[in-house]
Amino acid sequence: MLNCWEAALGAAVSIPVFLFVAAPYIRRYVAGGRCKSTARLEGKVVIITGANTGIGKETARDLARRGARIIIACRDIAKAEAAASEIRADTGNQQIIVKRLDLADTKSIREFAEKFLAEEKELHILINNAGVMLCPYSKTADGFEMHLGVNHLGHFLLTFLLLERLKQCAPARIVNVSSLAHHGGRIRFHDLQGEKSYNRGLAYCHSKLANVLFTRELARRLQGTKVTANALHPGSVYSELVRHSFVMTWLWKIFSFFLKTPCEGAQTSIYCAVAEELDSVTGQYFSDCQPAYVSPRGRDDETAKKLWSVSCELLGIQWD
Ligand SMILES: NC(=O)C1=CN([C@@H]2O[C@H](COP(=O)(O)OP(=O)(O)OC[C@H]3O[C@@H](n4cnc5c(N)ncnc54)[C@H](OP(=O)(O)O)[C@@H]3O)[C@@H](O)[C@H]2O)C=CC1
Ligand SMILES: CC1=C(/C=C/C(C)=C/C=C/C(C)=C/C=O)C(C)(C)CCC1
Repeated sequence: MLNCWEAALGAAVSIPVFLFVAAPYIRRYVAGGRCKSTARLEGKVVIITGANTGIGKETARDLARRGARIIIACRDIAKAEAAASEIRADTGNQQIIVKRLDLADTKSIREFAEKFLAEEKELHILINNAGVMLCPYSKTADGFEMHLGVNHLGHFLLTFLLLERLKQCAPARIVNVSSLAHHGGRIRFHDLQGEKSYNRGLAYCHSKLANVLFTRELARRLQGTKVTANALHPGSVYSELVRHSFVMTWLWKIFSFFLKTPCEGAQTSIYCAVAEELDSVTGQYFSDCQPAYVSPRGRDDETAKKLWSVSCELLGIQWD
């Protein structure tokens, strides 16, 4: 019979040995799917929102390696310039351009689009990547609840302003970075700005459901234009997304081994942006570079249509 000390000693030796042996397998599992496409993007123009850090930056780095002209659309020019310099040095691609875009301010979105359309002739890929999560209750410059305003309405307006150029340059792609968190979301039309009740985790989920519904309705409206729109979940990624939560920041640090790196997290965005087999695939939702399950609420066409018209009303635009 083993006594307590022998059992404890056995565990103290065998657990680290097991972890050491299993570590590469755990990492390979956590890393998830890789984009295997070798597509080149010379002559293609790409906009990536929130590309100064995290998943967006790694998406920009990969597409830069493929030869694309990349517009890094960010709210903080200093951070964006630092990321652009790093990507230029790393890839040798000098066509990495920084432009200011604050998705929490429709004036900034309109200024960005106006400048972009005046300065650039083409646009082939729009990656709506920027996002916020777990923000304490706050509002954008236009009075929208922050998650809804940045994650959904900001990208909705940006896409509206750039769509004509995408159509002119077709085949073109719109890639919306959503999340598995959309499963927990619902579109609370009676309280879209969270003024009656607010939970910051749920507010994120609602905005990510809005991303899925927007993609679905956009794809339906773009049938026959050779502009596709797909949404995706990047995986659970070790990035700055958790910055607004002290607890999540520490959990993310402690369990970082079990989270994707930003480069691993960028794979599905890259896949949706370049994979040849997706040339005519639209309105779909991907995770780990393959089609993934969408929640029933994310497949509700009536809600998608209503969200579309309410978003137009809130933004004061007419998008038929
Ligand atoms: N990390 C994860 O586990 C998951 C991430 N996602 C999604 O992936 C996307 C990228 O997130 P991730 O890289 O992880 O997070 P990061 O926080 O690392 O990056 C988010 C980016 O969005 C930018 N951003 C935030 N607010 C605004 C704004 N008002 N205007 C312009 N840009 C803004 C940030 O800019 P700045 O640096 O200036 O703040 C930053 O560049 C998000 O849409 C997120 O919801 C989905 C599922 C899981
Ligand atoms: C359960 C659990 C974890 C996993 C959290 C996950 C998987 C979060 C996913 C967040 C998403 C999808 C955010 C963006 O949209 C940790 C922190 C690793 C360790 C502690 C226990």
